[in-house]
Parts: sequence; C-alpha cells; structure tokens
Amino acid sequence: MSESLEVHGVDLDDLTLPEPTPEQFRRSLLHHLQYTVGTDPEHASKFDWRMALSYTIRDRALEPWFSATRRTWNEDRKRVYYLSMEFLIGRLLEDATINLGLRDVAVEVFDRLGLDFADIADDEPDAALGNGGLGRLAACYLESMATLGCPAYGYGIRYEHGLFKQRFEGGRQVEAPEDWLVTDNPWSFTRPESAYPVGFRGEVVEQDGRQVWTPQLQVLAEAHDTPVVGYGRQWANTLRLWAAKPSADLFDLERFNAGDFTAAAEPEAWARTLSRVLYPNDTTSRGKELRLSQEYFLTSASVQDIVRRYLETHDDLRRLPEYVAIQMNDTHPAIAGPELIRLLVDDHGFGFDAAVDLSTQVLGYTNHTLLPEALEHWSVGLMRKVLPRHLQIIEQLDRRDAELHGPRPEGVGLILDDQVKMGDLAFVTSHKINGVSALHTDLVRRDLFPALDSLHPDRIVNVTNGVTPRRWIALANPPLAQLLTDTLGSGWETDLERLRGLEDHVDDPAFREAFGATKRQAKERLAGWLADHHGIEVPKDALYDVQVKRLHEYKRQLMNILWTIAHWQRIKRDPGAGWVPRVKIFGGKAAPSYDMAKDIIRLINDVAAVVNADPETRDLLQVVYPANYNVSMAEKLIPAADLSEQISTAGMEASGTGNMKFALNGALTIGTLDGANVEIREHVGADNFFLFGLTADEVTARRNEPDHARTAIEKSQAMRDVLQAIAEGTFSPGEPNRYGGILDMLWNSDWFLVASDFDSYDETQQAVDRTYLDHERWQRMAILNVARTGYFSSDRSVREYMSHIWNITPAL
Ligand SMILES: [N-]=[N+]=N[C@]1([C@H](N)O)O[C@H](CO)[C@@H](O)[C@H](O)[C@H]1O
Repeated sequence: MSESLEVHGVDLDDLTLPEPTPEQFRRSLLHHLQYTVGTDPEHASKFDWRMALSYTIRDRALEPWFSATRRTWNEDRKRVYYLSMEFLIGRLLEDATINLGLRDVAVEVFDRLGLDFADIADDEPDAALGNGGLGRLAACYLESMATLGCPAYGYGIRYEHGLFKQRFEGGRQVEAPEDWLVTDNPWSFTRPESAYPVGFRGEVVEQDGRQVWTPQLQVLAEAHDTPVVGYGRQWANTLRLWAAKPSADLFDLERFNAGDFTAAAEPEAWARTLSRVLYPNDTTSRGKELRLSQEYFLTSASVQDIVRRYLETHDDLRRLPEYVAIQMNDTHPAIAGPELIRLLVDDHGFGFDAAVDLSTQVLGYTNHTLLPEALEHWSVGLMRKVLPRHLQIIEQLDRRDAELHGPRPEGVGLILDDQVKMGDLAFVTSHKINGVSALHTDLVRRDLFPALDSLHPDRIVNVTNGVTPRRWIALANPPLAQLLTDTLGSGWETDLERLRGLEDHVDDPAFREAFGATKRQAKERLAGWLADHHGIEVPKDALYDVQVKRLHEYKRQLMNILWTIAHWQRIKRDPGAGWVPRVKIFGGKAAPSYDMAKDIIRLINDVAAVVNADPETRDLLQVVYPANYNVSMAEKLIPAADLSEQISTAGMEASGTGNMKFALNGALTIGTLDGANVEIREHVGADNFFLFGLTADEVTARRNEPDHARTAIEKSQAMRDVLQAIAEGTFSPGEPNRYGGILDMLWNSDWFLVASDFDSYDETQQAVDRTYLDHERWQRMAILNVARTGYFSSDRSVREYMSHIWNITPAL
C-alpha cells in the first residue's frame, strides 16, 4: 500500500494481515473455526472445516480487493461492466487459494491437522449460475480481468436455484432443483445499501413534452458482492449479483386483513421469482415473460448502479464513455441500450440523439451463436406490457435508424413481423460487436448481420474465446502444472505463450515419460473418483475418449454413440484384432423440454448397459456417463482425457471452450472445421489434430441435396449395421421402437448431417487407434498440443477486449 490512509482515525495500513506463514494460517483457521463457525476441532464436521478455511482464505482476498477498489477510485480509472445472465463459477475455495498463492501453506496446515485439503475443498457446492460455455466464459473472463488488473464489475443474478441437478432413472434424465444456497455462502457480502427499485408494466404519459413512465409493479434489486481475486494477489474485482426483494408496498395488507392471505402475498411471491431460478436452456430462447423480466431486472439494476457510481465522482454524463465500458454477454442484457437511453433522456434531460450516441459509445455486444432458435425476439405486445417506455424508445430508435440510413434492405429493422429483434437492437446500440471465433465472426458478418455490417463496416470484430489457465491447469491438473513449472519455471500461469518452450523438450524421452506420468496420474485420480462418487469402475490403462458438453443435436453426441456401437460390433466380429482398449466418457445435461436430446441421453445409457455387460468386449470397450456434469466434474475429467470429441456440424458451434481446455491438458482433438477448432488446428499443426467431416460451406451444400441422409446411410455398411441393431431393440430389449424417432430423423431429415459425416468420422477414429498404438508419436502430439495452445488463454482474449473494444489499459 503506497500512502497510508486514515479513516475514522484508523490507519488502514494497520488492518493488513501478517504474512501467511503456516503458523499464522493455522491460527487464523482455528480462530474462524471457533469464532466464525462456532465449533471446535474436536466436533468440527467437514462442512465446518470448509467454512473455517473459506473465511481464512477470504480474509486474504479482501486486501487486493480493497486496494484495487481504492486505486480505481483514486486514479479515476475507466471500468468495464460485464453484464451476463450467467456466471458458471463452479467452486471458489481452491481457485482463490491458488490465486492468493496459499495452496501449499493450506495443504501443509491441513496435513498437520491430519486432514486432507482436497477432501475439504470437495465439500463446496458448485455455484452453477449458468448453462454452459457462455456462462463459463464469463467466469473465466472475470478471473482474467482481475489477474490483468483491469478494473471491472461482473453483474449477474443471484439465482436461488442454479442449473438443475441431473440424475438418471432407467437411463433417462431426471431433473431436481439445485440448491447451492441451502448452506451459507462464505464468499458473498450482502450490500443492502446498494439496492435499486426496478419497475415493470404500468403506463407512459406525456407531461410537458416529456415521457413519464409509472410502473405498475416495482421490486428491489439487492446487491450481493463476491470478490474475484486475480492470480498473484495484486488485484481483485467484484462480481455483483442481484437478488430480487419485494419492495415494502408490494405486500397487500388490505387483502390480508380481508383474510385473502395468498392473494396478499402474491405480488411478493412474484417479486421473488425474478431471481428464483436460472432458465435451463443453452442456445435456445423460449420467449417467456418471466425471462424478459429477469433480463430487465439484471440490466436496470446494473445500469442504475453504473450511473450512480459514475456520478459520485463525475458531474458530466457526456464524458461517460471515457470512464465506462459495458459489455453485453449475448442479447440477454440487450435492453441495456434502451435502459441507458431512458435514464439519460428521462432522468438527466438528454436529447434522444445525444443519448443514443453516448450509449453506443459505452456499449459492446458479444454474439455467441447463429442458431435461429437462440436469437432472442420479443413480441411487441409483450414488450409493451412489461416495458412500455422501452418499447417507445425502441420504436424511436428504429425510426431514427431508418431516417439515418434511408430505405433499408428487406429484413433490416429493430421491429419486424411484430417482433422486437434483440440482436439488431444490440447491434445498433453498440460501437463494437464481436463473434467468439474467427470462423464464427465471419459467419456473423456474412449470414447474421450482412445488412448492418454494410451500414457499419467497422463495428464487427473478432475476439476468439479463451479459458483461464489457473483453474483449467493449475487447479484441475496439479501434476501437469508442476511439470510445467519444473520445465519452464513459474510465470507460465500468467504468460501462457511460454508453453511454447515445451517444444524444446519434445525429443527428450525423460520429459516425454514425465509428461506421460501426469496423464496417468490424472486417469488414476479420475478412476478413483468415478468409483467413489458414481460407483463406476473404469480400467486405468485405456484410451480415455471424452465428450462433455450440453446435450444438443448440433454437438452430435448421437454420432459419437452410433460410432461406439459400430466399434463394438467390429470388436465382436474380430475380438483378437489387437484393439486399443477404450473408455468412452460422456457428460452433459439436456434442457428439460428438449425431448430429442433426452432421447439421445437414454440411448447412450442403454448402449452402455449392453456394451459394459458384454463379456466378449467389456475389457476393450466401456461406456460411462456420470450424471450431473458440472464445472467441478470437468476439472476431474478433462485432465484425464486422451481424446477430446469436438465433432459439431461445421458452422454451428460458435467457438467451443472445452476444446481449448482439453488441448491445454494434453488431449488430442478429433474434430470438424468448426468454431475455435479451426484455430486450435492452425496453432497445433494439422499433423497434431484428427480432422474429419464436411466444412461449413459443404454442410450448406449437402443440406440442399435431396435425400442426403438416405444416400449417405445406404453408402455406409457400418452405419446401416448400427441402425439395424437399434431398430431390432438390441439396446431396448422388449421395446424395439424406443428409438423410432431418432431412426426416422436420421433416415429422413438429419439436419445435423450425422449420416453424411459418419464414415469420415469412422475412418478418423480408426486413425486415432493406430496412432495411439504408436506411444511415442502420441506423446509428441500431446506435448505439442500443450506447447502450442497458449494462445487460448482468456488473458489473451481479455487483452483484446481491452484494446479493441473497451479502450482500457490494465492497472498492473
Ligand atoms: N449461448 N451460447 N453459446 C455458446 C454456448 N453454448 O454457451 O457460447 C460459448 C461461449 O462463447 C461458445 O463457445 C459456444 O460455441 C456457444 O454455443
């Protein structure tokens, strides 16, 4: 701390904690066990120790948090505000411990107490406040912003229930409410002083030439802050999650006194639903009023908080873009444009044009998908009902845009066919729009916003996704992390391009052996965990072939399980052919209303039941599907993988981020030229990537060929044998038609081209087996994958956002 600061006569420097020596750490831990958790070592449960440890680590997070906040205020630094309906954080304890440089001390202290740090850390529930890649990306970006010293706030919703818990009954997915808040959350601080009214419905009347909106309903958004510590303990940012609270006047006392108790509580109950549960759809928008209300709840509370903070030290809102950047994580917070314009015009007297220009300079929009069903649009009627003032602003924006650009091409406009198009709204109210991989950004420009791109040719830029190496290597894969430090020295954690130094060691047999040992360790750890937590026994010396991600037809888990059946049939035909033992590992949830995805889950489990019980093949092929895939499970699965399945229909996976995590942990990718696979292959080299399948343009062409599915199936003996087996009920004894829907789809539509890519996928899988048998060659390829994927650090992505979109320089 540079100059000492006195507040209330307290020298804040006096508050700093002593260096965390093992002894000091032990004392602080036992202090919290006794005085914060309220128990003693003799009676403490795993939960008690975990809470005491969390408070001990949290203490250390507050220093970089306070100093970062003070520096940002004192130096009047520009801040970025990352608005996202999802933050798939996972667990925080071990991540914070590593970023504060306290893992070794903590492990040592728990050893001396006769306890196991990892076991205690495993007791923490995941904060599953997201569906998949989009939510996890937001979490990786927050951690990178803190590590880089980029002043930032993450704004999200404090869902009482995150993504549902998944279990299997008879192979079928069954959902149960997730309840991470059932026990105290040691990482969050309630900020009742930071609460904002958020209005809904009601009407807008013109008074003295001004539009005055009187909401019919109003809730309170209460802030809950979590420190996000950067690696190195130099900086920490804030994740502010809003909880919906009924404003006092919502309880209808009159009705209550009239004895109509439930009706009296109704408005209150409504208020709470705003932050009750996360919508479980990944890349699908359902257009529900509650979802729109949740999106506005998040956005309005956040934009009010941003303007309030700015006006605390600035009085000229025209300079807002110099101090504030707002990033919209997909269209979910796209109402931010109209909301900021509303505040500037209705509360701060700005003219409409000036307000629009100002907002556009402040806002950035990231598009994460091209899937039509994921592009949000709200009916004009619903928008008028829920947000009448914002609809006025959107209509005015649309008129203004038409005036500015003259007659617009067909299909361009914010409101079309009685629908408000949130993608177009986000585009016209942002100064930069980015896609999340090079291929995706090209498709965003060519297919999603061609007209707007030609009107605003400088707005669309690419920022390829990234992942944080702290969680996805240092935390998830300690043996590999240690080998990297032993080989490259420390520092790779914050400068991942240094992994390239491994290329100098690829020819060293001792290094290859050590590298191989880290993979074996990860496999043994996973096998132990699967046995203990899922009662699943897997061989340790097999090729671990892993596909973990949300269940969606474009991600083609179906093609993977169909190939697994073909492989099983091949082994049965010739068991002695020197097969590479394989463990096929699946993980992933389907949106509860996505029936086809749920059928695919059931098929995978049905195939597993038959294949795993087959005495002829079970030593050569196992299929496992541990239920409830989440961030913590990914941290155990990804380091153990030999083969990473990134097999989406080309042009449909905007980026993928699991693909990056697998490559950084030494898995080889079998994949299509889709999303970031393209760039991973460019970085690791075509020789170190198992490519197959149609390209994005070939996909478009193939879809236009009539009967493309039937043609492809008739050409593939292997696929026909697989479909035959399914149709005969091999995997659904007594119910041969169980998968009639899937078979019908494959023969007659197959929009995701499973049949067209099957043989290419099959040939490539056989090449994988041949390569795996050449142990040294596989090791070399695996080492080169780690060495050449430093580019996919989220630090690199965030630096690009800072320079190309947010115009912010790091404080560190
Ligand atoms: N929504 N959404 N989009 C996704 C993922 N499903 O969350 O965003 C992820 C993060 O950008 C992408 O990696 C992924 O390809 C894309 O489908």
